[in-house]
Amino acid sequence: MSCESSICQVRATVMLYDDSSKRWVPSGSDSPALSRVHIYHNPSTHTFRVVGRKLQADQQVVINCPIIKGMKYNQATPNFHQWRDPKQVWGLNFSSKEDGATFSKAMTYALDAL
Ligand SMILES: CC(=O)N[C@@H](Cc1ccccc1Cl)C(=O)N1CCC[C@]12C=C[C@@H]1CC[C@@H](C(=O)N[C@@H]3C(=O)N4[C@@H](C=C[C@H]3C)CC[C@H]4C(=O)O)N1C2=O
Repeated sequence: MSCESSICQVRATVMLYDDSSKRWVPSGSDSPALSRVHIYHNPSTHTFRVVGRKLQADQQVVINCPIIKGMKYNQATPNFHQWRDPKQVWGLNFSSKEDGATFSKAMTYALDAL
């Protein structure tokens, strides 16, 4: 990734809301597993995105989602935050409230900077 810098990294289970079954499903293959989730800033394009990779060996990318100006970020609980992108709803189930607070600060920073 060209000159992108990470402005935060937390641990969370990345989930997607399945509208048909009305259930949250873990993003990526296998069972819900913790991922390391970053917010990357690209200063040359002045963009931010959420990127998450599984902590386990395969480091599967389970989220790669641009942060869109005006996006509504919903902190449903201290450990579970969610937002809509054009196609789907993302949910982050943080490993701790502190990680949730860290991520929320960085997301708020990004949304304010766009
Ligand atoms: C206007 C709008 O878009 N509103 C969205 C929310 C929103 C508002 C504003 C801006 C953006 C967005 Cl995204 C909405 O309400 N959405 C988005 C899709 C899903 C949902 C719709 C209905 C269900 C009812 C229950 C609730 C839910 O999922 N709660 C969680 C939950 O049931 N779980 C997750 C954890 C904790 C809980 C908090 C972990 C796994 C599971 C579980 O605990 O087992 N819902 C939603 O959040």
